[in-house]
Amino acid sequence: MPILQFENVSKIYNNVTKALDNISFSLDEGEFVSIIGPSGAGKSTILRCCNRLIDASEGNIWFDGKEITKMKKKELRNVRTKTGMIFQHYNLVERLSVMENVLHGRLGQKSTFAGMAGIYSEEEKLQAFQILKELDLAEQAYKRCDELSGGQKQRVGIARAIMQQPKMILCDEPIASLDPKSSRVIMDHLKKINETKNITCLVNLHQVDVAMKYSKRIIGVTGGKIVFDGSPERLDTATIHKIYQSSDSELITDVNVNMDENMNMRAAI
Ligand SMILES: Nc1ncnc2c1ncn2[C@@H]1O[C@H](COP(=O)(O)OP(=O)(O)OP(=O)(O)O)[C@@H](O)[C@H]1O
Repeated sequence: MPILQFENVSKIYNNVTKALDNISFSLDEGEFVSIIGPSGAGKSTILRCCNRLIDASEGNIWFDGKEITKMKKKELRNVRTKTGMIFQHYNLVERLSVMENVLHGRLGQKSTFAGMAGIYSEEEKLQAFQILKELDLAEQAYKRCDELSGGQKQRVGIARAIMQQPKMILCDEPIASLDPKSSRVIMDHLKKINETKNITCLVNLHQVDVAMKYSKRIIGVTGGKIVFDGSPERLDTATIHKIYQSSDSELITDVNVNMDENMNMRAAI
């Protein structure tokens, strides 16, 4: 059974902009899939439809065997606790400590009172610390988030998502604000989490070479349509040009290129 399924999904913003045009795909549990495509292709819209941060205009979406497109608030809250999200700009509470931000991953499972009062069990605190250790952030646990580097902040974002005990993590441009070295650290952590915890990862990326290095499957989106869905080996130059609607020679197509040298190069937009 797929963990996520889109069936004929379209999204029209403000009755004007067709961001998604009748897309269908499904993810199996434990997959690591990247979505690539030019700016405005609809990548973020796909991710946000997965947990209904955005409502699809047409079509059906299933998560973990349940149709989410028709769910009421309470059921939807349950879906959101099972889908962690990682953002380009981290979305942390900067004035709070690393530990507090990670514990926020549990808010969806708490009563409003316990959440507002910041009441967490010893077990939850130990779990949060263990996750921080796995992400090499133990030494930063009691620092304020505004004291951290971008790469460290993104690792806190990942830790918060794992604290939710999700079945799937949605990553919206997780490395777009990071330097090549920090980008590699983040992608390595995501891959490890995917492999060791069997958490399905759906990752929006601008960098074609990163998508090719880390994913077993890539979905190429352009103009709100899926124009490629397959393994990195099948993603040839012609297909990349089709996805990016470009004949630009700057497109990164060589899988064997050194990632450090190329990660900050963007596919042509
Ligand atoms: N809240 C919104 N209201 C109106 N139009 C929107 C909204 N969000 C996105 N769009 C439009 O929908 C289309 C798809 O946007 P989306 O953000 O999903 O693309 P993207 O591939 O993630 O782009 P980028 O790589 O630049 O983040 C674009 O034309 C965008 O301008």
